[in-house]
Amino acid sequence: MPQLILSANSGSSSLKITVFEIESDTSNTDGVKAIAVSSTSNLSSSKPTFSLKFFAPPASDTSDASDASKDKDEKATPKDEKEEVPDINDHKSAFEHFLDRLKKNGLDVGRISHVCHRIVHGGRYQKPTEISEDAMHRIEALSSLAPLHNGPALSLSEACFALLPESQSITYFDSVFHISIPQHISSYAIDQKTAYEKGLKRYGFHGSSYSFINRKVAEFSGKVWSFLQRDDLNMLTMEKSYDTTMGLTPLDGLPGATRSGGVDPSLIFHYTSSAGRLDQTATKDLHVPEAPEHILNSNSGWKSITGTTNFGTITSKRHSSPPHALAWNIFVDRVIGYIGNYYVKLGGRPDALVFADVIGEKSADLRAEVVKKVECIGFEVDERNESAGLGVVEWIGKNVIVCQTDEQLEMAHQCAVSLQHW
Ligand SMILES: Nc1ncnc2c1ncn2[C@@H]1O[C@H](COP(=O)(O)OP(=O)(O)O)[C@@H](O)[C@H]1O
Ligand SMILES: CC(=O)OP(=O)(O)O
Ligand SMILES: [Mg+2]
Repeated sequence: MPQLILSANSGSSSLKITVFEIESDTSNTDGVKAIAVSSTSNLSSSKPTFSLKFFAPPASDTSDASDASKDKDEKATPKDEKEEVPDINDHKSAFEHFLDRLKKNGLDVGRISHVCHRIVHGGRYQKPTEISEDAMHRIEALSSLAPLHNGPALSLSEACFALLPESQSITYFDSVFHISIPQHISSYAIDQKTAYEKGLKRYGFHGSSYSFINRKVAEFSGKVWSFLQRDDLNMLTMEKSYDTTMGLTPLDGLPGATRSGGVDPSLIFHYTSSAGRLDQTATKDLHVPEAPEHILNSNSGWKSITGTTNFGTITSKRHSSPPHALAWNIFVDRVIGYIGNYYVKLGGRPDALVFADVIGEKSADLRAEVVKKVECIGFEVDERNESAGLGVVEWIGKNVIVCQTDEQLEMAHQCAVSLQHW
């Protein structure tokens, strides 16, 4: 029976996991085939929703004792699920729930040979690595640079050691994709000795997503693509990352559900009335730098302006509610600002503007508004293409593409390609 690869994507508000079978059919360029996909969304709210969908019955010889009394037919036909699960309160409990549901549906988790973990911040790591105790400590030390991501992802690795002891855990760092960014773009204009010693530079994230988009758009068109967008923006030249909107941490760049996006760095000292007069004692009392970092990461963004973290709600209420209109307009303004910036850096010759990830894929309204505002530099959406059924990569107008990105698939693909290495 083929081995299974589990790919876990710990996002800031979600946990997405796909189960892949290693593919023997060499015409499949991914090298793996999805057999089940699960998503736990709204993890930052009190009502996480869990879903599980099987693409193929999990051929299995499970001997899970707790399932022994179950009706054979019930095990043989896995049921798709979608439900609110109040017991899930973090990424780790979402993972445990997922494994439990896999077993209940008759999948033999002993077949899982590799688990791919998306780790957002890899610091100085230059390639994927097997999770050892040493690696866990190094990744843990980077947690303050990706407070919504690294810690939750590590809790999954720990759960794997306990619950899937026969499997090998491998980390895929978001930041690795961006090591090609030229030094003058990844550097901040600060003392360079301190910058080097403390690793203070722009890292960039969502690397597996960009890697997938890059691969699929090239497969689709046979061309090298050079202009990308998702819930952060990235610019590619010659298939490599050249610039990106996130920085030392994922806070920089576009605003998000609870994140402010880029602000004047001095804003943190002026956010509270007393913070503008900081001296040593006031700094201690305010727990600087933790307090502002928490405010900007967890209590800002759309949630702070509108009360919702859902961009779909902002979209639908933007014509009737001033706060929603403000959140929408800020977002559109920052997006087109980055597009203009990258357009110039590409010498006015981008191959395409690619919309991807949840907002880029699902929000036709956002695509229409953004593209209308950048029509002056040669982009256009064709309404007829917008209403057509979307494949993984589709043209939706002049120089505009939508790509259904899949970070889990990209990690599993890279794992399958280098299996002999692991
Ligand atoms: N129909 C939709 N239209 C626009 N945005 C959406 C829609 N559905 C979900 N979203 C946005 O996608 C975000 C979730 O993105 P996702 O990649 O699943 O999670 P994470 O925040 O963990 O990266 C939510 O914050 C929500 O604002
Ligand atoms: C880096 C980052 O913000 O990731 P996500 O959008 O998945 O939370
Ligand atoms: Mg995400």
